[in-house]
Amino acid sequence: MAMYSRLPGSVALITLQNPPVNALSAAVRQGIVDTVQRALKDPKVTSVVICGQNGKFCGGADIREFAGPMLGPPLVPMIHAIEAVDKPVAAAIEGVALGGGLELALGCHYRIAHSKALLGLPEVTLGLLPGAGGSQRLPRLIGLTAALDLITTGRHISAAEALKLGILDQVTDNNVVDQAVEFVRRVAGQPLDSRRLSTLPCPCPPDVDSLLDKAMVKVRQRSRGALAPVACVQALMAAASLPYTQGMEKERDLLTTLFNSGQARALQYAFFSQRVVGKWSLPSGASWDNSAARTISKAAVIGLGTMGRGIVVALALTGISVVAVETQEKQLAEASQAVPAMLQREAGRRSLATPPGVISFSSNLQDVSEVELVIEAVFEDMSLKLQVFRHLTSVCRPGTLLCSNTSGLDIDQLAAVTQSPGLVVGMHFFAPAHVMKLLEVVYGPRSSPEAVATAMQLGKRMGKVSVAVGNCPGFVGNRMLKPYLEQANFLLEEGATPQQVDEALEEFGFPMGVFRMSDLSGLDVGWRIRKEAGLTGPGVESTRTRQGRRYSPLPDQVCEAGRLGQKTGRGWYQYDGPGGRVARSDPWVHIFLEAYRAEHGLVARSIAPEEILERCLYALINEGFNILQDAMAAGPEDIDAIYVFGYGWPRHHGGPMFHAGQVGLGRILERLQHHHHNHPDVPHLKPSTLLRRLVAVGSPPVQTWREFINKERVHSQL
Ligand SMILES: CCC/C=C/C(=O)SCCNC(=O)CCNC(=O)[C@H](O)C(C)(C)COP(=O)([O-])OP(=O)([O-])OC[C@H]1O[C@@H](n2cnc3c(N)ncnc32)[C@H](O)[C@@H]1OP(=O)([O-])[O-]
Repeated sequence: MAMYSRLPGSVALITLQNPPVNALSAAVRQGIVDTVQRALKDPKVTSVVICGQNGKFCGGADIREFAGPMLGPPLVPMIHAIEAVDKPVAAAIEGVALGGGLELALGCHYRIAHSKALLGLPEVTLGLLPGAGGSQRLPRLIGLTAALDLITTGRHISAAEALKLGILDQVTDNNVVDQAVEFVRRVAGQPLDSRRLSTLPCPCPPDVDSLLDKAMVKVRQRSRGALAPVACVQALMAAASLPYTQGMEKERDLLTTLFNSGQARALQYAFFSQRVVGKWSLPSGASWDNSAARTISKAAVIGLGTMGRGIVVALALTGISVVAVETQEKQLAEASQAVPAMLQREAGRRSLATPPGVISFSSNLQDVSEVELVIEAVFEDMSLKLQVFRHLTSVCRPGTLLCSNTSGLDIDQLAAVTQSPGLVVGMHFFAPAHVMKLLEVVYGPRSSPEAVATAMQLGKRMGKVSVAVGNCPGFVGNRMLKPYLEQANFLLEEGATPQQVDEALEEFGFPMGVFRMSDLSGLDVGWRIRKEAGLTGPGVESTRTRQGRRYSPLPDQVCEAGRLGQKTGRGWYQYDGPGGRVARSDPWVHIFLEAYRAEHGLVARSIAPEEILERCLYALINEGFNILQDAMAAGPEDIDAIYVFGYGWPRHHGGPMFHAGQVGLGRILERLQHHHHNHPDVPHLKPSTLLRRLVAVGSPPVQTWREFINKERVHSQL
């Protein structure tokens, strides 16, 4: 809806009304068309101001409407009609002007914003382009170079930056509607031709072709396989070379292609999943809307290795006072140098003048006695963690929340050694903890709703996407990673090279294939876990079947050869030296693989990229279904958010569970059955019961699985 009012002094005020962000739904578009007509027809009106209700100008097109048929007046002619009005029209921007919201403002003759407003054309992040004229008007206003940056990244910019770029005519700290009204009164009667952006030429640098070529290379590298960034560059090529009308035709054609692509659906799903996971619920019935969170102002972090340091910085950036504890003097000395520098850097990156939180360093665990929440981040060793939790429960005041940054150990076992097991949860950060967006909040059977709510809210304050997950080995993310890594190793045994496996996964869109990723994280991490699980180490027989299932000793043998990844300069690849970043194929690995296959009587075969993808991804997806079946994640959106924000799953594929739906559940089931038939000693390839049940009921859309699972559980089908 849009409300029309006549202000004293012949200004018409049009207020967009569609809470919470005044998205341009069919009703809002109809409202704008009607009210603009009314202002045009009213001879007493000499100028118009468009604003949004409740402190938000407009969050863009209504994304929820994209799934259905197009109803109501389309955006493009609506904005053209505003631009063509012969009375000055100003956008009064408060809160946000994003996507179609900014495109609407670009159709106005003037733009006035509050200093705290955010502006941007984030359509690319939803698999689209600014298809309401934005791809043609913005470059005409601010030049091709700046428009390329804004449109291909979709980043939100401050009012100050928008003013500098020339998007805004005025920025104010006062009431923006009042300022806009004053502004249009002042300019009423002045010629409007030069304010109609569609009539202007597009300012381009002399080397425009090279600029566009470079932009194309950059977007292809940044998000491999993603269609929208490429289409954005193509639309800007049109803006640079064609008259406006033809540019608009190109924009429309590109938008139609994107709209019909699975990628746009995947990215829009990813947008909503990110919001769905914030509305968490536990099998106990506790949920985000019935569980109170505590507000934390003082916290402690125990253990200042890589993870601990990142967590300290993440907490301090939210303004929380942090006691950072490390009992090893050398590590403490290093951390007390490194952490303030990290904090300064990150504060700078986030444009914060000064880091808000206060950090004190200590080697004494007694110093955590006054905090409200502790995050333990010591070495991933259960006996050490138990020791820390025993100590914490005796040192901390009653009611302190005790959290562990374990990446997969049993939270309940930790809770059991404390006086208040209800106040124990996992907070699984991802390295580097102050940068990575994902936080798994792990609830054990005894974790209280208050503890879960507090950890979830704290994650949100730190700018994380927090996902509540159940307590099982590896939780959600690492539990699914296991079958994925396992398949990658089996593929090497069967004839693939690390490069072939990585290239197939990178072609799919992962920023790094599994072997490059393992080299980066360090191969010894998994080696230690396998030793603890009794799968390898002294006294374990060197066979390819262990604990009753197929096992590949390949990664153990690579570690035994002293190749631990980037940190040793050698792993699945070779690097320029310890800490080197550029992975190069290593003849050693090829000779080693050949010798290994010969020793075990394996004949190498040529493996197609399709098989690599199926084996790795479908095994991972299958585990996702098992996790849903076991109620360790509340819904597919939770798993997908974890994979998109923590594991580099290409966002334009939505997430593993969404991708399964797009491929077709029947197809996934059939291929898993096929691979399990060929590898009956690999239990991870055995299709999950939930997957079978979903196929049996006709493969319903991913958005309905949560409800289906709950019903199946009630009827004991799972
Ligand atoms: C046609 C081609 C041309 C045009 C294309 C476009 O414009 S594409 C669009 C380009 N625009 C964008 O990409 C902007 C997308 N939006 C945002 O980035 C953020 O929502 C925000 C910065 C506007 C506000 O952040 P915040 O942290 O204050 O709040 P929050 O994020 O929690 O959202 C609150 C609620 O509003 C909902 N909702 C939000 N926007 C839309 C929408 N456009 N539509 C529908 N719904 C929307 C959101 O789902 C949530 O609903 P819930 O869960 O309560 O039922």
